[in-house]
Amino acid sequence: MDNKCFIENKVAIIDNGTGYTKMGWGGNIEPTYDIPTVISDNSDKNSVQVSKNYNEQLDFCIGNDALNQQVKTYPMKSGIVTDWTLMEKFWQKSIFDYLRCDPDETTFVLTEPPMNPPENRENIAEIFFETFNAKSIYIGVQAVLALYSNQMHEQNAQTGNKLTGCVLDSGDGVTHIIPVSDGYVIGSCIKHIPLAGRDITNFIAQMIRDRGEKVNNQDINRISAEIKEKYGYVAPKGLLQEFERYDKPGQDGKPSNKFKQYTFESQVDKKQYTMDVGYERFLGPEMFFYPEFFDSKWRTSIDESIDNAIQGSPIDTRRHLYSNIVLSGGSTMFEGFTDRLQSAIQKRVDDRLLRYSTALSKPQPIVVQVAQNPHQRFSVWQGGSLLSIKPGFEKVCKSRQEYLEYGPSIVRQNAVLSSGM
Ligand SMILES: Nc1ncnc2c1ncn2[C@@H]1O[C@H](COP(=O)(O)OP(=O)(O)OP(=O)(O)O)[C@@H](O)[C@H]1O
Repeated sequence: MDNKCFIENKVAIIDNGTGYTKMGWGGNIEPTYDIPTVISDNSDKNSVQVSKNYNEQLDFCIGNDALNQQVKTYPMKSGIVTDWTLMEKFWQKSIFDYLRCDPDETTFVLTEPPMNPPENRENIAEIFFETFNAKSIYIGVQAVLALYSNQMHEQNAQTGNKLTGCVLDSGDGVTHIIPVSDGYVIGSCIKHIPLAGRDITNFIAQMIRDRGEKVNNQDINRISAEIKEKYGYVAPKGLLQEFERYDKPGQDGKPSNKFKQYTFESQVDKKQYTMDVGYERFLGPEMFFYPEFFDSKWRTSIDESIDNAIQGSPIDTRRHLYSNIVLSGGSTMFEGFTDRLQSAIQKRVDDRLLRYSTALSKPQPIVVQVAQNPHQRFSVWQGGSLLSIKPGFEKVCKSRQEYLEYGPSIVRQNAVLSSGM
């Protein structure tokens, strides 16, 4: 492959998540690649070979190729990089094998979780400027990028909330609630919830095992994730009513149509198997609202955590935060999730206002609005993509020259996105 294959002078957006890495080019609406953030590395652990010779056989692979290997490592945990050597190799493959770009000519938008230690940001700068010789980089806070993408989304553009909103970001390995006011993360009010997509997948896998389905160990995680994504939903009215809907036969006397039949091919013997899918359809996602299913020590539901985060924020931001609750990440995509969340938070807010009401004064109602974005699985990535095509974007990036002049500390301070940008 020669250098003609390189796309020059473009902005590459790389959103590394605990479970999946989304990457592609600025200006696009969705990432070109969405691959597992996993690496199988049989090479010398300490050597990162940066080479423009794309035919060179490197002794490691990433993404779906790595998933099929026996030895594999996830270099991120709960949204944070835990193994920088492997992460560097993961980026190497991402840049040269997937994006196929020349880093000297490319600006990279990378993402970070809220309250990422500044040392981690410096590590990113060091790797991108020293190992890859990148032209320039911008490291965006995931929640702010999600809010930015939502703001730009036509349907929500009229809200007037600009870069103020409360982001619920739930992916594969971590769930965060992040209030943001005018582009600034209100750090003291961030809530971390120890429950995300991978836990729901594991819960479904356990239910499948407990009822004695014959599923091979090699298949169980894949099919549990597929069942979750395909059939999972949040019960509109809560658990008891939902159990009844399964247990009552239909009007024609046939068993409830809530049960589904799921067919999959085993990776072990390549044969097709079929099994019933039932209560796990809603019991998995319900863990957000009844977290004690998952961990008896964790009893704060997601609506209560969001309410607490907003109540802890400065008083003059609260109405705006309630009116712009933004969902981001794959685990917010369950059918019925938005409506259930909105009504649960609205009820908490209304009950509180009622308690403060007296015969003489009634507080003004507070409107809770949970915004929906058809691209919410990719909203962080999309925020980076939209930002990269805005006039003035270069001004918030850090260039290689600046890095060489001042060192890694240039990325300690993150340029705050103003709502006008
Ligand atoms: N339609 C869907 N319904 C429910 N869950 C889904 C759906 N599509 C994807 N998921 C789940 O979303 C998770 C991946 O989401 P995402 O890519 O946002 O996570 P991530 O960025 O890798 O993780 P994190 O944000 O925790 O670092 C997986 O657990 C996946 O099974």
